[in-house]
Amino acid sequence: MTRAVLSLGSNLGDRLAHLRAAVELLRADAIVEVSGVYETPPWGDTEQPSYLNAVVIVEDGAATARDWLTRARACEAAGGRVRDPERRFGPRTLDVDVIAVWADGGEPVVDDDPELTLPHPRAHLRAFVLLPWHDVRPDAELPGHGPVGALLDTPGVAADLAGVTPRPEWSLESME
Ligand SMILES: Nc1ncnc2c1ncn2[C@@H]1O[C@H](COP(=O)(O)OP(=O)(O)OP(=O)(O)O)[C@@H](O)[C@H]1O
Ligand SMILES: Nc1nc2c(c(=O)[nH]1)N=C(CO)CN2
Repeated sequence: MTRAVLSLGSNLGDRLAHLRAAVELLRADAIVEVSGVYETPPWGDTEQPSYLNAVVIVEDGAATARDWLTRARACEAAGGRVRDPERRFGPRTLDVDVIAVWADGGEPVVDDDPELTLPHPRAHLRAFVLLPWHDVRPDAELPGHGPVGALLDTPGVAADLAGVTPRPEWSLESME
């Protein structure tokens, strides 16, 4: 059984619809957990609209780490993502990042391949990833960085938390 933590973000168009569409696509891959939705100030490039962010935890007995990246990209493509090579951390209809993957047996996958770096190299700095993840898994650990709860207390992340607004009225859970 491989397990992955995926981060979802949107700050263009119908942000909630983009996140919901990604969750529906990922449901085919056996979603284990879906976090709440958080409205977050833009990180890294502040001249853009605020984001909606969430985290999903997915499991699939056969999926490799590369398969999770392929599925993340399929969600982005379905969400109409257009990449702007001129603007790093710029606005987007849908961003799906692979935060961490655990292989069959439970050991974390570690890789410095630029196509798929694991764990995600900036996850430990991002309140918009750590807070939704902590929401569903208070005991979560980011491989190489320790407990997510402790990362939320690091100075840069803690400062960013002040700008984050939980949006409990916007659920990503299935209505079935
Ligand atoms: N863990 C990862 N998850 C998603 N993409 C990754 C990962 N590691 C490397 N990449 C690569 O990063 C490249 C840029 O991805 P993307 O455009 O989503 O970046 P970004 O969202 O602007 O920045 P960030 O990765 O910091 O969120 C992609 O080509 C992808 O292959
Ligand atoms: N709040 C927030 N800021 C971001 C996000 C995101 O999902 N949420 N994604 C980015 C892409 O790299 C850049 N900045």
